[in-house]
Amino acid sequence: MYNICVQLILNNNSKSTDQLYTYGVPAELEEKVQAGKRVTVNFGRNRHIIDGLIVSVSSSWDIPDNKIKSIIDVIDDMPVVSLEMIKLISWIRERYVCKYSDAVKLMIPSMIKYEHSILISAKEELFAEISLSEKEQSLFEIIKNGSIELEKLKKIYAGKDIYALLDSLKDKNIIDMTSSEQQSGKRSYEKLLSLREYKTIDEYDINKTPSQIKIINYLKQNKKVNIKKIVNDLDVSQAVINNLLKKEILTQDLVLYEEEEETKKEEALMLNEEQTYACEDILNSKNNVFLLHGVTGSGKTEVYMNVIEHYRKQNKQSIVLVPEISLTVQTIKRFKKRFGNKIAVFHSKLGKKEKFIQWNKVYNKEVDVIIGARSAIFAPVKDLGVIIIDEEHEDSYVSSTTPKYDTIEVAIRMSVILNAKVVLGSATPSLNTYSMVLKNQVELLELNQRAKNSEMPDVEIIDMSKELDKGNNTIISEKLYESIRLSLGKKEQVILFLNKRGYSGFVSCKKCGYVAKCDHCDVSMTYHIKGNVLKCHYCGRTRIMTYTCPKCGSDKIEQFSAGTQQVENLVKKLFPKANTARMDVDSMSGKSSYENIYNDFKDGKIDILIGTQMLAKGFDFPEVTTVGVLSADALLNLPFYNSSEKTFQLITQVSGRAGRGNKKGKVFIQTYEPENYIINAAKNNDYEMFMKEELRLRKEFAFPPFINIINICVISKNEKLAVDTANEKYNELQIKVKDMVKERMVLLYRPIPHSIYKVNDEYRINLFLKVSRRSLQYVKDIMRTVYLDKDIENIKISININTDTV
Ligand SMILES: Nc1ncnc2c1ncn2[C@@H]1O[C@H](COP(=O)(O)OP(=O)(O)OP(=O)(O)O)[C@@H](O)[C@H]1O
Ligand SMILES: [Zn+2]
Repeated sequence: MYNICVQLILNNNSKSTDQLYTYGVPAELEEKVQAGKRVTVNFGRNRHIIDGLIVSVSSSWDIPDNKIKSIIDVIDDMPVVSLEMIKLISWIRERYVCKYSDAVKLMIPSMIKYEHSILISAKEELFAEISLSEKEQSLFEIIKNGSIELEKLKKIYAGKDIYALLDSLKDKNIIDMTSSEQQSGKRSYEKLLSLREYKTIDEYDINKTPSQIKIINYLKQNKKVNIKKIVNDLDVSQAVINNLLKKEILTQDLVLYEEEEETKKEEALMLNEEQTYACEDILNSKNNVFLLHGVTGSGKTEVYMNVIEHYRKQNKQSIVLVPEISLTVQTIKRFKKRFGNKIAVFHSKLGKKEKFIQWNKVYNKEVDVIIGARSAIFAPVKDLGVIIIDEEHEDSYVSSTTPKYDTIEVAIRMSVILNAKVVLGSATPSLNTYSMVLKNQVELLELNQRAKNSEMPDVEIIDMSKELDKGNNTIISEKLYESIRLSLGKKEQVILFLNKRGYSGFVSCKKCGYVAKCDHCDVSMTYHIKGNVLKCHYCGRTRIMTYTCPKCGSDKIEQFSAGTQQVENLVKKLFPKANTARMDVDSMSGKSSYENIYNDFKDGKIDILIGTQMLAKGFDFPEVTTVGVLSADALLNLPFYNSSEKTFQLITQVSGRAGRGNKKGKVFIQTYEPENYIINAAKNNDYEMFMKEELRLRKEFAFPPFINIINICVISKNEKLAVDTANEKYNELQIKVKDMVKERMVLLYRPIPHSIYKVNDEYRINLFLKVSRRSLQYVKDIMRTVYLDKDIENIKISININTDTV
């Protein structure tokens, strides 16, 4: 009956359809089918129309022809997923124990996801001779005068099953079903706003709210601006703009999306000896995967750019991944200066359409360089030269949503499938990566000198318990204070780092111990001076701050510990003449406020910058001479098995911001544990000592990279259901891995409530396994049968391989 068949991954979220399906190809579509294109098919008892991705086309199959259904149509003119990426889809499904459809979602941007917009239309006039049932006739009446979208038809037939009906009409050759969406999304428009008339503010007939005035003044200066940019830059709501449009004060034009203007190109720097060696080795070595371990300020970025340049000349594309937080103008500018506009940028703030534009630029090979956060690794490159992962030790390279892939593992896999190079860069490589170096799976390249010949900074550990003896109970030690004073006197700059957000930690009652917690998440809320509210950092809900304890009624409610706002207030008191600014997630409402502070600091308008993790990455300011790590202990004591590693990395990175110009930098690490080996290794910039000691401990306590930790989380709004399901599954699992536990290949722990039990009204039960490397695949197969066998109503399952939290 069929000449060819296709194997499909269906775009369906159900666990029970997580397999490859075979469909027949009608003769008229034979030319069009190709692996990597999407098709529409009928599926299931209700014959729903859904789309699927072709993973292979074959001319022989072992299912009887009469059991094979036919595809309806081919959606794409060109494959949207390459053959190599189809291979990667299967690998991801195996490696991270997820569904095919989860992996496919990574590769196809939502804009081109097929939205079921199928058009149904009547064929010629030959219907007169065919007898129709009553039902068929009434449906035919609807469509005979023009086509209708399936979605609309479904609404008309509200709830009733129309698929069987459509099918029989199709069999009788009376209707056509085509997909209407093929072309959409290819052209893209942006909305530009401008003022209809220029008048003084008083002359406008409006209430003159601050937002309205802001918008008008802004447009007077900037003439025509993209609506999104206004919302972003001015922090105003779309509603205000709509209102001004309605009042005919603003007008809007729709124009085809245009490229930004050309940035002035800059020539490459002359590489120093270490950089030259690294570049040449990456290009000429027979190895494919490299760790570029370079001290802070050693010029890793120059190495990346040179390697990219090389592949560009061979007409190959390159992918550069950076942590989301450093995906800011300065990184992009640096690459633009070198590569002009042949760059596509992916970051999480892009809307669907913008993402689609970038995706197309890559797909059509209009760009040579793709810069983005982790998901940019799935950009549709044609000829891949190199994948660069900068700051490879960052947590953000592990996906926090299913599939919970590790970008480094994916990159290494891609280097095999696509025969491309991978360069992992860091001043503080993760132990995982370093253990691959020790096993000769990754080639090590080192940059031991700072690029501009500036020296590494002096680092001093300050014992904070001695400060109290001296009568100083602030969070700034005497020595740090003195160094800040000296730096300011020489018109140099200061960075103070604190690993916390908000004005203070939690809020509690000193009398009865009541702690203000979020009603929806099982975590304490944090006080924010702005708006005088308590805020939950998990779900974002806020509540007005209370001053009487809701439990005992006393007024001993207080905020504890220091946050960046408190430090800012203290610093302003200590150095009233200095310009002080703060940079953390809370003070940064939009991308633009981050850029403003960044630029002000760069231009020397800010003397002291206080902030959190945001400061640690990629800041390259030559005038910074004093850096203070205010509380190193706050990091060390986090409940993660790798918190030592994180502490070492952060201290080293923050310290690395000092003395990057021609002036010597000074760094002060404040701690109550001055003897701690992590803090001392960071002080001495001794990666090797840290690495050896930490690996020894990991081995002793059986933690990654020596063993795999698997975390399975059972999630439900129904607490009892979550607990019961977790226990049931645990019992099932226990039986299946019994022998492996006996042989000490697997350690299975009982299900326990997640350390944050409730988030957004969902209860979470965790289960951990430690699995030897050799048994990993076997255990994963078991997990799939136990946890991903079929959907359980109102239950979500999240699987994490080698997670950080224990
Ligand atoms: N060969 C070179 N000659 C002169 N200056 C250089 C050279 N290579 C890099 N630089 C400069 O040195 C500074 C540090 O370089 P870069 O930011 O690339 O270092 P990095 O290793 O990425 O640093 P970090 O990891 O600390 O962010 C930059 O200002 C850069 O322009
Ligand atoms: Zn909450």
